[in-house]
Amino acid sequence: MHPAIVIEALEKTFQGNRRVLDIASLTVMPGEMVAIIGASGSGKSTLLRHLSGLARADRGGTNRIVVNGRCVQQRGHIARDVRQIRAGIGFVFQQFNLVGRLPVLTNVLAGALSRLPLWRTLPGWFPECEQERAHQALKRVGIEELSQQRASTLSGGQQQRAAIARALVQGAQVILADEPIASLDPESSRRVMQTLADLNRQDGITVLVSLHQVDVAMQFCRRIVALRHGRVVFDGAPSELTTGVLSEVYGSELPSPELEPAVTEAPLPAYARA
Ligand SMILES: Nc1ncnc2c1ncn2[C@@H]1O[C@H](COP(=O)(O)OP(=O)(O)OP(=O)(O)O)[C@@H](O)[C@H]1O
Repeated sequence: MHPAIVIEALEKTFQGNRRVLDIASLTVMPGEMVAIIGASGSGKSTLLRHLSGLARADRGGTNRIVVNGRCVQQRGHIARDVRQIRAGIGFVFQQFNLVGRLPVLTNVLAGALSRLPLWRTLPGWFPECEQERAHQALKRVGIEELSQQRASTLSGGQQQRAAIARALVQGAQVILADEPIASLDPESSRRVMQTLADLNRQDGITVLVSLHQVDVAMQFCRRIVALRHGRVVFDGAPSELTTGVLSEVYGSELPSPELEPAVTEAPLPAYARA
């Protein structure tokens, strides 16, 4: 079994010689659900963009990223067949999730594009089996009744679940979710995280999710990777996340009050000890 994600000597420097990623090595095995945590600006989104080949690492050096056994980029060059590689990667990114003016169903069907010839992808021309698959995916994430609604009319949480349904239709083996619950209320957040967790446990889909909320990361992910200034400063189980570790991760940027349950040396909640 090859790893789902391999990162080797990844460095990213933006203008002004500011290095925002410096990861010696990171491997994620198939079926893992991993949270990426870290203060604002620690490099979480930049890392996910590199994994999907949307951003290019520094030239020279190793800078190698392999997803689903295929090289996305190395030495600062994105793979020529990156579009094919992306077919195996589902994205739940806040910024460019859905086409707002199109119905939810069409957005979800877009997950099938990579395996269909162009003429079959014109509006309404999706084969029946793909339509059925899209309906099943919407049912799975609990928003089937919204299939004909314009995506722009959905709530934030519903949009995230539609993006997850699209990843399902796509047949993604890896889902990258960039702060999928950033602007959601607690109940919508829980549903989105539970949906990701269900796909992870039931379908074996590897999930890498960046989160601001440490307590949510501890509740849903068995492995947590923490970044500080683009470096991995913690990689372990929720039960190992102590006050000391968290103060190293967040430095002077004190976690918000809702993180308090995790910021303690006292016995951790049951879910964190699992
Ligand atoms: N295109 C860019 N040009 C220059 N600097 C950038 C660019 N994109 C990101 N950065 C910088 O890289 C650093 C990491 O940003 P990134 O968005 O990855 O952090 P983050 O951990 O996802 O933060 P947040 O939690 O606030 O979303 C930041 O200092 C940011 O200003």
